[in-house]
Amino acid sequence: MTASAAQALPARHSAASGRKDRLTVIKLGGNAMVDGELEASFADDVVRMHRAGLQPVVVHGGGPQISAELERHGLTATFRGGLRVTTPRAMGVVRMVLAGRVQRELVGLINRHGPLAVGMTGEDADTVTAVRHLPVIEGRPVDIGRVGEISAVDTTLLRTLLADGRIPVVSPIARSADDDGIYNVNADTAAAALASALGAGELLLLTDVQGLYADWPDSHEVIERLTATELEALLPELSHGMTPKMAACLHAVRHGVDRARVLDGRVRHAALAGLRPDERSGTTVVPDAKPSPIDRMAPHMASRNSTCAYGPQGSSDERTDP
Ligand SMILES: Nc1ncnc2c1ncn2[C@@H]1O[C@H](COP(=O)(O)OP(=O)(O)O)[C@@H](O)[C@H]1O
Ligand SMILES: CC(=O)N[C@@H](CCC(=O)OP(=O)(O)O)C(=O)O
Repeated sequence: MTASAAQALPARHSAASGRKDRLTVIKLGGNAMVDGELEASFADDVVRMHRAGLQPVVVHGGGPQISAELERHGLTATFRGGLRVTTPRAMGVVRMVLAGRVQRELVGLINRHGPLAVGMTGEDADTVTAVRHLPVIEGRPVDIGRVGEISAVDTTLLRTLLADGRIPVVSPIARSADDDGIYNVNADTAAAALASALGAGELLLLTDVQGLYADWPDSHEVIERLTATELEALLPELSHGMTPKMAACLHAVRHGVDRARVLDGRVRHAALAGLRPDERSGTTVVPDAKPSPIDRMAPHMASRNSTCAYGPQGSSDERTDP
């Protein structure tokens, strides 16, 4: 990390600015955790944000790592609408990999810089509660096992940790409101839910592509910027991991987050660079423009936001790994 990258943090992210501007939720996807050096540079970025007066909250994924571990257990990884079909047995593997391995690695990397990171899952202090998620695929609700739809977020523990100068590192597992069990939650979905519940200014999603490609997989032309309404129109056409990821961006900007960005986590220090308002890499999602005074005088002419029910969006794609 260069000193100039740290200095490049925008002025509105100074410690003196309002709390919303300081709170940043950063999600590191499992696909972006391809080598130790990249993970270390991510940890370095998070610590630099913290030292610059921001309040970073890290949410991590681990999809490929879970799939590899399932395979070692002789289990096949299957996805519907970008979400893992999670049997009760697979749920044990999911929790072990996310909370026992991936989260521990990130906490260790951040804490090389000092006693900052505290690992937790959504189960802790009932931070994330979910009910069974039944995605609608080809017009019908489908049972994909222990996959949760977030029904409540309690930010008390997160705020306590932030007030104590810590960096929470959250695994996307929720307490179940239906029974005594737990639910697997897509990490992008969890990050967006935490960002909106905390009233974060920014949501950064680090993945293994340069952003949302307009014509994937045929072209790598990145869509630079989308309003909430533009993204909503695109969502039904998306597939695989991009469905929950872009649905998460939409939820965030429709629920108070100023900006949600999908960035290439394979690039070193992508998180820090992603905070710069003039940074043009990746895909940036912004809320719809507020109606102008003229629109307010003629409401029938104003463009309207449709309501956004939260939760990972089901789509008709199906994928089996490897
Ligand atoms: N329109 C698209 N633009 C970019 N990537 C896409 C698109 N549609 C599907 N993908 C796939 O989504 C993947 C990212 O989602 P995912 O695998 O869940 O990543 P992560 O682990 O970072 O959450 C990409 O690697 C790519 O294969
Ligand atoms: C329900 C569901 O699909 N959960 C995800 C949780 C991890 C995740 O989201 O990891 P990435 O961000 O690396 O994809 C899974 O089991 O893979």
